[in-house]
Amino acid sequence: MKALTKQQIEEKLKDFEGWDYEMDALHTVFDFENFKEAFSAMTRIAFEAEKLGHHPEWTNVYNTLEIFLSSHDADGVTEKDFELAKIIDDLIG
Ligand SMILES: C[C@H](O)[C@H](O)[C@H]1CNC2=NC(N)=NC(=O)C2=N1
Repeated sequence: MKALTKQQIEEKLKDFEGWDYEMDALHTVFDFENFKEAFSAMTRIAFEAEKLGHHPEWTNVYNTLEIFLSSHDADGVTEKDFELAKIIDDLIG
């Protein structure tokens, strides 16, 4: 899959609340009640990511989850990253 241009990414991001374009990736941060809620969300995302064959780069610290989505094979952001971002929003947004 081909990497999208910065312009294409910023246009598509208008449909995504709470996401931005950072470090050549789609980026967001979620705050949860506590660690258990954060880890539960990560587990649910993990199963969907595995189904999609596309995986997040993420960091969990206690109740926060920071996510970066990019496509290593395309060396940038592709439609697949937007697909995963939508799945994540539908799960926990
Ligand atoms: C072979 C396998 O489909 C690839 O390695 C997939 C796995 N998950 C992936 N996840 C992400 N975020 N980017 C990729 O390029 C990628 N490639």
